[in-house]
Amino acid sequence: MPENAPLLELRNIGKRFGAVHALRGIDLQIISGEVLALLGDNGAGKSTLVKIIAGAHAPSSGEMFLAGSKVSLFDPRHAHDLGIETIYQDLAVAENLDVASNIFLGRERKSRMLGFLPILARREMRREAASALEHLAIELPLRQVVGELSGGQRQAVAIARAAYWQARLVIMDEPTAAIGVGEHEAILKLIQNLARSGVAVILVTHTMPDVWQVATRIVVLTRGEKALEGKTEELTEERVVRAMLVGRESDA
Ligand SMILES: Nc1ncnc2c1ncn2[C@@H]1O[C@H](COP(=O)(O)OP(=O)(O)OP(=O)(O)O)[C@@H](O)[C@H]1O
Repeated sequence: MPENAPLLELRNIGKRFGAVHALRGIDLQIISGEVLALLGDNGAGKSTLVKIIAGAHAPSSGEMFLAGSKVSLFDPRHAHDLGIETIYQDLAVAENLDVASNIFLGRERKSRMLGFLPILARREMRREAASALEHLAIELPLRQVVGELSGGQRQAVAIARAAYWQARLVIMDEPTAAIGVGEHEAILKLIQNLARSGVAVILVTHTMPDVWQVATRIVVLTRGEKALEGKTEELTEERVVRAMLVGRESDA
């Protein structure tokens, strides 16, 4: 990777849905180890931008560079293979499987074949899952089925899975929206631990205190355009909310 190249760079990204201009002229750099809060009112374009980064939508215009190389991420599988992981609110966890199996979901280890039947290396997967959880200071019962876990614990499983499979960029969509107060802090801590381990995190949220607690940088989208961008310590909540409502400061 060229020295100092951002992990991901978007240049002049635009997206149209027929007559709707969902995004225009988005320039954005994402750096390893940062937590970037992506803010905007309903319909501002956050989901569209995240889906472009995750390969779920093709942009109508613009270019993307991953670690300095131009990429076309027009397929979620491809984005995933390049280390871009999205954790949506309705998590893709398998409720009937235990925590360890979920960390290996779709990428199970096989120890040997019994005729045509692969035998899963359960003990090995459990051991590695335990070390992945420990690495991020997550405490979870490995043998418990995920369907019995709380919302926050499921988020933790998804985060551990992303970290174990060496995601370089993790996009989280409203991670604290559907969880209890008690788990809220734990998830924020986990996001910070993930970033400290060198992963870039994009946090899509409407929860202002979360932004000030964990985000290192803030980007505000307003009506499909980037209205404000800056380090969290250099911005105030008032400026951010104003940008969400009225757009760029020069336009106000
Ligand atoms: N698949 C689609 N087809 C047509 N229009 C779309 C589609 N997806 C999004 N849009 C439009 O693009 C604009 C941006 O929507 P987007 O969902 O990205 O906003 P958002 O900031 O994520 O909003 P929210 O916070 O409500 O999720 C909106 O005007 C929306 O109606």
